[in-house]
Amino acid sequence: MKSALERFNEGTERHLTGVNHQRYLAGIYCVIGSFLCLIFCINALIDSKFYLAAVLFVVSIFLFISYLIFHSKTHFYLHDTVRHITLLGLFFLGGYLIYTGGVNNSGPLWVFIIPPVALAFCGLKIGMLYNVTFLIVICIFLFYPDDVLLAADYTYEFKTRFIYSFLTTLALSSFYEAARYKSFSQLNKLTEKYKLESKLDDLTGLLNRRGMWKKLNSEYDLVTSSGSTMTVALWDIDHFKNVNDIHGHGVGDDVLKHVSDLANKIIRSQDSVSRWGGEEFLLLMPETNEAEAIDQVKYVCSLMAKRPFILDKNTSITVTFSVGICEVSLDIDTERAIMLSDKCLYHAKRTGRNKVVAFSELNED
Ligand SMILES: Nc1nc2c(ncn2[C@@H]2O[C@H](COP(=O)(O)OP(=O)(O)OP(=O)(O)O)[C@@H](O)[C@H]2O)c(=O)[nH]1
Repeated sequence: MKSALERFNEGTERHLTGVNHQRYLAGIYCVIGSFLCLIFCINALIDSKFYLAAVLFVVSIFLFISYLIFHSKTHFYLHDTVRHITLLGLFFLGGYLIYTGGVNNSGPLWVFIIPPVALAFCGLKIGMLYNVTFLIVICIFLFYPDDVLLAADYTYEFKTRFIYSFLTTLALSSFYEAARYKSFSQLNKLTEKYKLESKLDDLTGLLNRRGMWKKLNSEYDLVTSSGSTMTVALWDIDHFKNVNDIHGHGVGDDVLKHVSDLANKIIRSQDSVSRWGGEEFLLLMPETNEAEAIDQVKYVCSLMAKRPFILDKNTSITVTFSVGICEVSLDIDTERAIMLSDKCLYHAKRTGRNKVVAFSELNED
């Protein structure tokens, strides 16, 4: 049996994910990086370091294009690729600065921004993988015998301290990213939990009106876009006041819970049931026309009748239902269909209760 939550989750909500968050951060880093690279490009030009200026200019433009793509809703399919290419560009720039030394050998200082950026772009695991690979590559560059892989001149002390500092930055950034990710996930879970709970009925755990309206609207979109059918049924327990009057309100609540659990078990997997009001329920049957809905509702009613609520050894409470049914169509939207189901339900009550009345039958009367 699917819970009301699971039924609700099916196709109604897109959640904020860690990946979205990474894209958001990547966008911010890209615009900052682009601006900084442009400033250093101008500096390099003033110092007549044309190669460096050209590299910085290309990286600046590239970062800006990446930023635009991260913010574009139409190019979202490129986000992942751009995230990785941007990071590789940053590694290339870092490697280039170590190789050449940048301005007066200050280039390696910029490499310290790489660990937090890689972790923010790709998360802990992939970010670490990138960082460790980068670390191995720069170690090879820095410590290859006779400095044949370097254009700049660094002392041995500088190289070792540079690697220690890089490792420290990497460790601290990783701890920070792990803590940030944990808090972010917890916050996300809580937000989802509260969002879903606001759509559920406290007593029965079924969808409440708000939750059902979301479902109804998304199903109605299918009716209008693909011409599929759907039918709604409004159920009301007969003489429920008697249950409360005879056994007390607490038992009344238990009966409502019993009926809700049963309904949730019995209905088909594509259907959704909600508590629409006090002792009133709304059943949504997608891809079902009125005739099929009548059969389905009668089947559910017959099963319900066989499963009374057992109060104690000597007392069981059997409830019956009056049901109004109406098919939703391009002519009858959801709101009107519910109103017409209510009319049918009223007719069922007036004409003896414990019966199913469909809108087409009502018209024939
Ligand atoms: N225990 C309990 N009773 C509820 C709840 N919500 C509504 N009710 C009761 O449901 C009863 C509805 O009574 P009526 O509207 O007169 O309807 P009925 O007795 O079911 O009679 P018909 O609908 O005409 O067959 C009232 O006694 C309400 O107090 C609830 O959450 N718990």
